[in-house]
Amino acid sequence: MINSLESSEVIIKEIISKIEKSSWDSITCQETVKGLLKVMDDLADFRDIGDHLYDGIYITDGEGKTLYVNKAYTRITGIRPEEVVGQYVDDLVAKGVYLNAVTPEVIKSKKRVNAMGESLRNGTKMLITGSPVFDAEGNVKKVVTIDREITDLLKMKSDLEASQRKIQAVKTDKAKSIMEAEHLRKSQLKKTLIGSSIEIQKVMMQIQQVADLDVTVLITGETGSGKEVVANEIYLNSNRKKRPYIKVNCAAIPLNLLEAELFGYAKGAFTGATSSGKMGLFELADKGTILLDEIGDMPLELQSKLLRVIQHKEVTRVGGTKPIALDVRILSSTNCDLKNLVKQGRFREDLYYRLNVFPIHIPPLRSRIEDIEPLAKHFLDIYNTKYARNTIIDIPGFEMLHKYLWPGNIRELQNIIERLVIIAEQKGNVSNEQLGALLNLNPSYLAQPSLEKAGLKDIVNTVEKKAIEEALALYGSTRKAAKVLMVDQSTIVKKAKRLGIVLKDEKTHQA
Ligand SMILES: Nc1ncnc2c1ncn2[C@@H]1O[C@H](COP(=O)(O)OP(=O)(O)OP(=O)(O)O)[C@@H](O)[C@H]1O
Repeated sequence: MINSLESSEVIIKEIISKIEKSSWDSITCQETVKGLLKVMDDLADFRDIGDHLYDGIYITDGEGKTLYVNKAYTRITGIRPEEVVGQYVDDLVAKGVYLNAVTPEVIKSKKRVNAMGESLRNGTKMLITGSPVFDAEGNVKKVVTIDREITDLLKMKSDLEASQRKIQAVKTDKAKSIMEAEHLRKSQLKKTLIGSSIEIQKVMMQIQQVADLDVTVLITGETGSGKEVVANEIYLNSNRKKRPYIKVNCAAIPLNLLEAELFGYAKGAFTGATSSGKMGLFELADKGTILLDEIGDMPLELQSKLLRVIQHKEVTRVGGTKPIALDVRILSSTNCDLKNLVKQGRFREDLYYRLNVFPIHIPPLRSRIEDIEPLAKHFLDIYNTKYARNTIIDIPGFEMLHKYLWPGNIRELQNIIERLVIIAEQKGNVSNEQLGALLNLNPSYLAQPSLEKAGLKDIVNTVEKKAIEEALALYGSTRKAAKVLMVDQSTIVKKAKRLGIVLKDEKTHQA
């Protein structure tokens, strides 16, 4: 028995042939045969429809005996009709054709049952839905099970998951690139603020810490040490960077004008005042940042007014009565010892604390000599480009720069490098004589060994070493250096060896 539908057809054909051979009158006979042929037709149609369905159909009777499977079922499971039709599902499970089956469960529960399955033959994954068909008494007379292949669906799902993972990866990449951009932004900071010493790295870290916070910052350091550069970096890295940035040098504006410059004046405030009045620098800096450079030079009366601006976040113009609300971030800088000024009664203590919420101190260049070489190279790049030169400083040259005390700090280094580039030959090294001559303009600023830190032997060694290095740097050879220092050339060579002076190019020195 291939399929119970086909067997029904066989039975009907047999009945027809029996009817035709029977003694029934021809009209009854014809009618019955016509009816049976119609049933056969319907059965054929049913089989056709079943075979054209994309999902697998598995029909059993109420006992679980397999009546019909369509072509799609064979396609999906690899099980042919002749293997299962006429057999009970329980037996097929026992034989190992199926691992488990929904039909017995449907018969038992009289309810629709859903399950996921996998063909043991070809591994196809299926969504299986078995539904009961009831007779008039409510007994299960058939179970129709639909097997829907979901391998494609699962593949689609895994493809979807893969693309979701890709999208996630892109999102993560985007987050990563944002982080990288941030990192780049921070490293840009290092590019403007040249230096590799621990001291300057600490300053860079402090800038990063405070830039985005709206607190007041007091930047201290000797003249030319980079206070304005640090203030600029704070502004550029803050969330006010697209807002105004006003710099005021409190020492450069005549005292009688400073108040009106800073706070503005109302119309008719004084003779000569414009009729409409004038905005002060604080008002111009509204929503942005103001840098009060040389804050130590601000007169006491103005200090009180500045304190009010900070405390009440408003300014009253000179000669005015109406306060104007302000939102300004205040950075200030000084090379004075403000604390000392406070002690002397020249700077208001309350203002000092208001300005000094976050202090940044820039150490002088002489105490961070690791920064001299990168800074000098940075300025060489700038001025070589500006003057179309190719000036290089060699190792003895840098050694000279290291020994200098740099009272004018980085500004002085910058000026010296610019002058070097200007006076150097069109190409090549700057001569050490030229460099020495420039630095010797301030001989008292050449570093001396400190008596407290060194013993006599060390002091003698340091002085000897310095003298030999300088003579070598200035005169270029051990012979000339020996002559200048009034000793034998062999003494210079021996001492150089003992003192760790590298005679970089013996040939050059002995020429
Ligand atoms: N770390 C640095 N990297 C690169 N250039 C720097 C650095 N520090 C300072 N400079 C340069 O040195 C010069 C002096 O710096 P700046 O004007 O910021 O010093 P300052 O402390 O504000 O001086 P002053 O107290 O005289 O106002 C400027 O040309 C500045 O660009």
